Amino acid sequence: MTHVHDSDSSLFDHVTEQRLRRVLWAFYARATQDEQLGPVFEQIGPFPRGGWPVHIARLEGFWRAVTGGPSAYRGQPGPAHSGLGIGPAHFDRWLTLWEETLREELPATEADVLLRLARRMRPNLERFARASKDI
Ligand code: HEM
Repeated sequence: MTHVHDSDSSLFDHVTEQRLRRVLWAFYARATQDEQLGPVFEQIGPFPRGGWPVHIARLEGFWRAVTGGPSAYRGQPGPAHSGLGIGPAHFDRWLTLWEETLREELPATEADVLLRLARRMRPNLERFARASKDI
């Protein structure tokens, strides 16, 4: 997993576990209510119940790893996006909601870095999204 800081303090230290968690719950509250993105997340169950606590915990592990925090995340984000029937418009919307949430929940510097990280992941995830489920 790529880390963004080489210094003693990681981005995770700045964001903090508590705020990262708040960002994730706030983001998926929006995403699941969104006209365009909501239907794609229905497989996880009714937010914030169903599979959501487990899914958010996985995502927290992912973002902890990406921001240089302690993490046991061993998932594969790419394949998770194959076969969902999503395309560029979904990614545009996802990133818009991500930015809105980050701006509300975090100081500008941390919000900027988390936005930049997600934007950088997009091309790879979008490539998987174009592939069918069994590739
Ligand atoms: C740059 C943008 C995105 C990032 C950084 C991102 C990140 C992630 C991560 C880390 C996971 C967990 C993978 C795992 O289980 O280990 C995931 C799963 C998932 N993402 Fe995304 N995602 C993005 C865009 C999208 C978009 C546009 C959609 C469409 C609504 C979407 C829908 C989903 C769904 C439905 C899952 C669960 C898949 C499953 O468990 O079967 N994601 N995403």
